[in-house]
Amino acid sequence: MAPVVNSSALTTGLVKAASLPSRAYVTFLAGNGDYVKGVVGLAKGLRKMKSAYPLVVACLPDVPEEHRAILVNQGCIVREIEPVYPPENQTQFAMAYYVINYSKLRIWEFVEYSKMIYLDGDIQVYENIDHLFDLPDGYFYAVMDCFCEKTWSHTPQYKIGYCQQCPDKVQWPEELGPKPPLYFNAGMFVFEPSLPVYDDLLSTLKITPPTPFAEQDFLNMFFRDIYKPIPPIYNLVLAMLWRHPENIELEKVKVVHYCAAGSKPWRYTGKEENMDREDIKMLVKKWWDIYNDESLDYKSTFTAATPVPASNPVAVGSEAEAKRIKVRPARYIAAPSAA
Ligand SMILES: O=c1ccn([C@@H]2O[C@H](COP(=O)(O)OP(=O)(O)O)[C@@H](O)[C@H]2O)c(=O)[nH]1
Ligand SMILES: OC[C@H]1O[C@H](O[C@@H]2[C@@H](O)[C@H](O)[C@@H](O)[C@H](O)[C@@H]2O)[C@H](O)[C@@H](O)[C@H]1O
Ligand SMILES: [Mn+2]
Repeated sequence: MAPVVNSSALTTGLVKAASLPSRAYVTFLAGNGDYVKGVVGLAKGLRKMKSAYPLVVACLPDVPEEHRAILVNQGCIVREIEPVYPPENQTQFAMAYYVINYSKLRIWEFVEYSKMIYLDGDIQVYENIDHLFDLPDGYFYAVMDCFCEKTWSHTPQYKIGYCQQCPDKVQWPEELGPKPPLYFNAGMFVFEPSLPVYDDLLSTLKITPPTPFAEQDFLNMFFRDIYKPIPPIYNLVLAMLWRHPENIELEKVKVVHYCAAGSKPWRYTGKEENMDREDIKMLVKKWWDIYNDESLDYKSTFTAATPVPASNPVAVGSEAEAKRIKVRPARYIAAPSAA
């Protein structure tokens, strides 16, 4: 049966949708491995928290069709991006795979959205954070990182025991020059897509020698003058629980970043250092409870038998969506036709 479509409502809906400040969450997916579980968990977590905005997934070409279909079936908007590589280098990245993380920079090209919140695939939201979209434009918002894990052992901060999370504990010695500027964790940030900024990012990258924390270091350098710290409740870098417990009230945390070694819930064994902590076990279980909750699976309301509501005129991830937002050519996986 052909869908019953109320054309004037559809037009109104399109006009309304076109005039609203378009906002979305965005994450990044690379490879054919198990990070797709992280993105599925994130999509379900945003749905559980009744977020008003979709989740865009910027996928590298090596993400298999099966994984893309899983994400579309979870209501995500799948956008294929081309990889971004840093200039030729001999850099030892803190983690060898960090070299692919420069591809995150492609999300500045998503200019059909006026404001986006980037979330790593190993992040989960446990409260609604839509209000962050209302932060004043013109700044780059993110949570300050911690320098105390051994992933930082290459830095002078680590060597002298200095961390921005407790700047008075070990004073920054004058002989090392100016104190490092505030440094954010690039697993979560609020930003405004912009083609001029995107072009500037890519041209600046071409002349910037890579460093151990890859695109995170690069973004910190690039946005240094407009970076505004937001509270750690918006991106709990797990190491804070044992490095700076005095800065964390776990019951108030809204976003958890499973970035500590051994903490990825879908790979969790509990064997790595700190992974046998009760708070870690509780947070990993919280992640699985959402991932396994079938009531949080996306239920496409746009089946053939259902009229397309004016409030959301096009199905997520559909060809019509691609036409509506007239973006640079992108690979859209058509939303599955109603069975
Ligand atoms: O094989 C990989 C590695 C990384 N990522 C993406 O890149 C992000 C950054 O990597 P990761 O979170 O592992 O870095 P960490 O925050 O743990 O240092 C991940 O969250 C994923 O969104 C991915 O999709 N596949
Ligand atoms: O590619 C560089 C990566 O850098 C960051 O990783 C974390 C992680 O390595 C932790 O283990 C460290 O303790 C932490 O400080 C460090 O920031 C971001 O979370 C990730 O999205 C990505 O930008
Ligand atoms: Mn991460």
